[in-house]
Amino acid sequence: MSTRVVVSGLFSKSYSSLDGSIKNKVLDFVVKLQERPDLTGLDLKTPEGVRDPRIKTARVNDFWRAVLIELPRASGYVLVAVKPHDDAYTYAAKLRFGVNEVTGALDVVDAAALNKAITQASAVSSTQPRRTPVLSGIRARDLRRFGIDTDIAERLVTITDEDQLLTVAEELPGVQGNAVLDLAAGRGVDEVWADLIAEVESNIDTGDLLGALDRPQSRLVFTDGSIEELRAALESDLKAWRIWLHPLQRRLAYHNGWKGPYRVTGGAGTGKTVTAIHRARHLAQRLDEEASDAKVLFTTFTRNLAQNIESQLTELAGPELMRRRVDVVNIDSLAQRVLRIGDGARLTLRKDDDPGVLQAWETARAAAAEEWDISFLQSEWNEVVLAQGIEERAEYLTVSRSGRGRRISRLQRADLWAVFERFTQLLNAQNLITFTRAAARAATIAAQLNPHEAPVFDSGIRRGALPKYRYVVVDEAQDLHPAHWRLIRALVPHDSDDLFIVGDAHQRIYGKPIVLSRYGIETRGRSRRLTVNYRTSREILDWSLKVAYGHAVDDLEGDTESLAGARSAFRGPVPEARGFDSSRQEHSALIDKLQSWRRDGVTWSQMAVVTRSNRRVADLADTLSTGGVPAAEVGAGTDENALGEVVRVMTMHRAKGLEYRAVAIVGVSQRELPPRGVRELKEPEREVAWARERGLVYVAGSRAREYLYISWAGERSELLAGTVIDEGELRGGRALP
Ligand SMILES: Nc1ncnc2c1ncn2[C@@H]1O[C@H](COP(=O)(O)OP(=O)(O)OP(=O)(O)O)[C@@H](O)[C@H]1O
Repeated sequence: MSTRVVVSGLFSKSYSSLDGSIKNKVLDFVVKLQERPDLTGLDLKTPEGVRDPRIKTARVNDFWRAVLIELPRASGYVLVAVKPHDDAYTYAAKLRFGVNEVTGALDVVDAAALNKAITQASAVSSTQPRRTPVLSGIRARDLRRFGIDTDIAERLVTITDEDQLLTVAEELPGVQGNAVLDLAAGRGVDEVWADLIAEVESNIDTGDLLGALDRPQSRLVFTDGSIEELRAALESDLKAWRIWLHPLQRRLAYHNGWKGPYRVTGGAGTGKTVTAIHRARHLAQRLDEEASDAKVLFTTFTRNLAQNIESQLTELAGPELMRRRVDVVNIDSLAQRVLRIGDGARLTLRKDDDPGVLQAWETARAAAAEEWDISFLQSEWNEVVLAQGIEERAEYLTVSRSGRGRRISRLQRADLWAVFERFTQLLNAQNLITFTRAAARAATIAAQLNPHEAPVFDSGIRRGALPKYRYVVVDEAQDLHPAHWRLIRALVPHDSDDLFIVGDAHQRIYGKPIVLSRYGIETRGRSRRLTVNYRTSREILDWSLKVAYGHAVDDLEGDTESLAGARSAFRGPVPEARGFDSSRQEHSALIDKLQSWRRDGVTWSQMAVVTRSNRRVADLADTLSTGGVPAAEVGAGTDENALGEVVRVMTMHRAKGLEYRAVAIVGVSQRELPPRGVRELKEPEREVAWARERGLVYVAGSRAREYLYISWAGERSELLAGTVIDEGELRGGRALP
């Protein structure tokens, strides 16, 4: 039988700094260890001076040695580090491990690094006698609940410098470090405990290493006899999201048996998509185990994002499971598929602001008794007729229009219905359909052709031709229209774990606030919020939060939600904002900025230039290329993986869900953001449209991992208020006065 090889969370620290050829050697080493640990070539030995004889080092090659912990009866090893020969011995001598008596986790600690961090933090704090500790209000005994040693806990609560506290948190084992970060972000002890630990067994056996390994708090990954998972993990440079989920992410992704739909919210970069991807794999595996004939549907808003998710999910789940069990498709393409099956028609989808669509409204309203505004007609059509799936005049005459602001009489309704009918006929005659109408029609078809009932022929359409979905996972839920929700609801039967929905209303850039329960999706009592931002530095997070600051949004269930408690685990440069007199100056400074990022080691493909207007994108890409910066436009169907080493130029809408090391947002001027059409809107449309514009800036800024640059020509946009002190300077990282 092969030996179990387990990788400790500490391992990524030494592994990520190795170069490629050594990484290959590490993989060979792990294979040998797993297959034949008795092989003398491995030179497994217990170095002198270690705290526990189970701490070993082994030979990777002449120069590199691995540091390991031996599991009971030599049944396996925990891989902790790979270091140059002498360093490996020094490191092994300082290593500590054990089963935490409070959390039950197998904690592995680099005691030298931890001591150094805590000594330095205490020293810095002693020079700041007047400063309040970062964890003010938290007692040492609160920290004990997370398994933190008493002496460390007592020192942690006195640290006054946030950076120092975060450095210590990085050296603490998984759950302990996460708890300190969450508490430092101002979250309550009970709330953090519920996220990270939730329940502990009453009698933890601290001698049972193997039992501890199985607890998610241990932050370990193991191969369990198969080298494949570990190989994949090592080959993808230990992409953390694949392996070390936050305990709350893990619990959500791998839970079995919710009585209905589950909803996960959280600010930008908190790992909602990652959690959804793990969830989809888990559900797909479950279908396989049950030998079911159904599939998992993973849907999201944009096509680019669906492509992106598909490749990540394939990376995690493997191509076979994907092929058998998962469909990843953006919601409008899904609607189109259903429409084809149902109506057999091949209609071309058009946006609401398409000239052909606007012309159809113009013609349709000309014959009306009253003079209706096109923006009113569109919103009435989208938010009442299509949202509620109204197909008949009689239904429209009596339907509730709550939340629409303006009252209209029965006579006016009749007049409006005639306009809607003419509008639809005009589009039909040209084989056109709006996106929302396509979704509404698809929802009706899906409800009629229930894919979960036995196949029958019904007016020429084969019931059962629709794909059969047992589970649906939805990303970017905040942007879906009620018609999309009705479509989703119709495609998946009411059952346990039927829907897993993730979204962030602050990032709403298409839809309007909705209440899911109105569409048969009841998530009350079944929802959680993620707060740890894994993508962006604290400086960029602060900036993004200020854009969204004070703008409470809905939580998809009619309650409000804020971004309070959001925190990031790492620091970076402060975002930069600069105003110019002309676009020419703005562009030339942009080229300088991109080149300076390049000199800092950011590759072209790790940079994105984002702007509000679609028309600007192609010009910008040209300007950059002419200025010596290779750049390409990212459009609706662009496969980013095929673009190669070029800067990505795209609209803010397109940037949704993506991420880059460095992001430049350009054209953030009063003239361009919000665009004139939005500035000229009247209430109630105006408020919703402005919220979307704010959402766009929040989305754009929160795409950046390390570097963020914002620029404009002329007056800067009002949407930057609160993020900029004066032109040229940003107040990253500090609270507003
Ligand atoms: N547990 C984790 N450990 C390390 N990295 C993680 C973890 N979870 C997520 N990440 C990383 O954080 C980044 C953001 O994750 P993800 O895209 O899932 O966030 P999101 O909440 O969907 O963001 P947004 O709403 O802004 O699109 C990604 O690079 C992801 O790989």
